Amino acid sequence: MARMVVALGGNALGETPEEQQAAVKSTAEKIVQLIKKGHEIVLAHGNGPQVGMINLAFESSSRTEEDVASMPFPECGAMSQGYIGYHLQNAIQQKLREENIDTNVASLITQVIVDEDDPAFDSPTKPIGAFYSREEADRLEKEKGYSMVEDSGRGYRRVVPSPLPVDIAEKDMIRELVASGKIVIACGGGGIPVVRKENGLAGVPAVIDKDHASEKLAEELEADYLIILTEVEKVALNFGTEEEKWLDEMTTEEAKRYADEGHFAEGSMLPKVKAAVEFAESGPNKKSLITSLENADAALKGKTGTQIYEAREGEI
Ligand SMILES: Nc1ncnc2c1ncn2[C@@H]1O[C@H](COP(=O)(O)OP(=O)(O)O)[C@@H](O)[C@H]1O
Ligand SMILES: NC(=O)OP(=O)(O)O
Repeated sequence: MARMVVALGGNALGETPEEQQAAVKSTAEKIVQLIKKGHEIVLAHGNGPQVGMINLAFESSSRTEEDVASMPFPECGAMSQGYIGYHLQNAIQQKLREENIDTNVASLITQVIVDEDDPAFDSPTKPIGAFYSREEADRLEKEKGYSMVEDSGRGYRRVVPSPLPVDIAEKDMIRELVASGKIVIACGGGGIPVVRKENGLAGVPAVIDKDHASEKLAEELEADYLIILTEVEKVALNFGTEEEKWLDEMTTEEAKRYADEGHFAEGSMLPKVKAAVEFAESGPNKKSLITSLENADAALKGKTGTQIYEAREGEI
């Protein structure tokens, strides 16, 4: 039995409420397979498409062009945790019931503390919301003042600041729930970004990367594995080119070298690899795994996925 923090990517959730409700059913099946094997599972999830959609929905509801209704990003993040947690916890609870597994699922509204001087506030990198064409992106930059970037060959997206997680405000509560055998969904969308002030926590306009937040969570919970589930079965070198090479494994040193060589796209694969490296280096026998939801079980048996660890056996 192992303790695993599983970070669910966009394809585990879909993009619209209908897609999400359908997607979380197969997500729940895969997660409950792991629980059935006796693993302790803590789930985190992304919110890139959803937080962008929520923010845009408020803007679109403006009564006049002068009176633009805006919803601050911490509140959008909190709404995305509620909306995604609602679907995920129901789907997992239902599957647990079908499998006669006697435990409960809780989604915890989680605040993640960031450093208000994090340089990330001055250079947005986190893609959110829908994908746009080049022409639409140019128009949005001009009309709304958004920062837009090309996202891994899939189109243009709005980017917002994404400071690194420093601490998890509700970590003790998460630990207690895990210790009592509950399935916990926490740090959704990377957590609601907050800074410490004299009179408590205050939200800041950002979207934290869920892979980095999951890494922090995995360290706090002394997990054995950080499992990052995304659209691709493995991490590639020269991704999307004729020289593309899919990797079964990498040591943290190799991963850092590949990252320096520019193999992993900013805002998509780079944060996953960085989080995987950080976790693998956080203590003895810590392993990270990047793969797709469909392949999670096979990857845990070493049959696929990209494993990231500090050193190959006998190397230390
Ligand atoms: N080197 C790489 N290897 C594999 N995928 C990569 C690489 N660089 C960029 N990608 C892209 O990153 C995507 C995963 O990032 P993203 O979609 O942002 O993740 P999430 O599943 O968390 O929403 C992959 O589906 C792929 O399109
Ligand atoms: N917050 C976050 O990292 O979301 P995605 O994984 O959807 O990009």
